Amino acid sequence: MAQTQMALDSLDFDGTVALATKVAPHVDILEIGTPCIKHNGIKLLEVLRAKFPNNKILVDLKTMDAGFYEAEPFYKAGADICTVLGTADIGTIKGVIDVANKYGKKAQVDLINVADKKARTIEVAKLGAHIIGVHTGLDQQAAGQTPFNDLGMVAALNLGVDISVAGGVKAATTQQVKDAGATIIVAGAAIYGAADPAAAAAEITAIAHGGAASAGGAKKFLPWIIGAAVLVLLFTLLGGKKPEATEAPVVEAPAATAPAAEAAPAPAAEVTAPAEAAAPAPEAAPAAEAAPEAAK
Ligand SMILES: O=C(CO)[C@H](O)[C@H](O)COP(=O)(O)O
Repeated sequence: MAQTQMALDSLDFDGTVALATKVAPHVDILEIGTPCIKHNGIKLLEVLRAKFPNNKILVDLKTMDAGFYEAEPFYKAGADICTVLGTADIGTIKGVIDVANKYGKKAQVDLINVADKKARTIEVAKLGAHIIGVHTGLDQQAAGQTPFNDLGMVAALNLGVDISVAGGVKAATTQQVKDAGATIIVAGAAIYGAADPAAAAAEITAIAHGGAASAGGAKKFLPWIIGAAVLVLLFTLLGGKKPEATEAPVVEAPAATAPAAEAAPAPAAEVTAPAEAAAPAPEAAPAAEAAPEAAK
């Protein structure tokens, strides 16, 4: 199973809270995006932490210096994950990992603009990074780039760390990135740009949770299946007579859909292509201005 993360990229405080209220039941992680946290500050984290106890919260600090010092207040205020740039000094990255460990939380190293992504990934995984962020930024998306090749390379390293993928991911590409090894699937524009953000989030989460939801559900019925098999074996050995098929406990197949999928209607959300979604132009993107409207 992969987790889903919704990137809240608006500048508008109330609009962000309202959008999070719609989307939170349908995703695992709420991300306070970089422009959003810079504009609104730690107060927004405190509000979201109090309102959404069932979601993890990632603060996309993209720290470049003073890792421990910069990230600590956010972990203290309830962040589960903070990000640090992979291009930062190794000491900065270590600082964020150390402070995450101090609070029992996680540090994500963002590979955006890292020249040698393979070498850096191996280096920071050894250092104890909890999550590697394979990330094609909004400006790179506008230039036509995607995170898919880098995701394949990082996943092939098999380092045993979580892999987050961000950069224009939408419902149509969720299965692809999940199959390629992403354990955290991030979507921003595909959700906040949709006519129905909750439905768009639910659709992505249903795909991301898909496989594991059915596998986990099936496990619940394992004792019944084993019991039925033992009964059949006993009757066969002792009586030489098989029980009628109806005597065995009836095992119903578990529902295959993830909770989030059940909670929302199947959407027909149109999502924009990465390059189209990328530009944070006021009317298209970060919900800055779109969110309050959408969030009513
Ligand atoms: O971190 C970001 C930009 O730096 C975005 O939040 C991230 O790319 C997800 O948004 P989208 O799905 O619209 O690309």
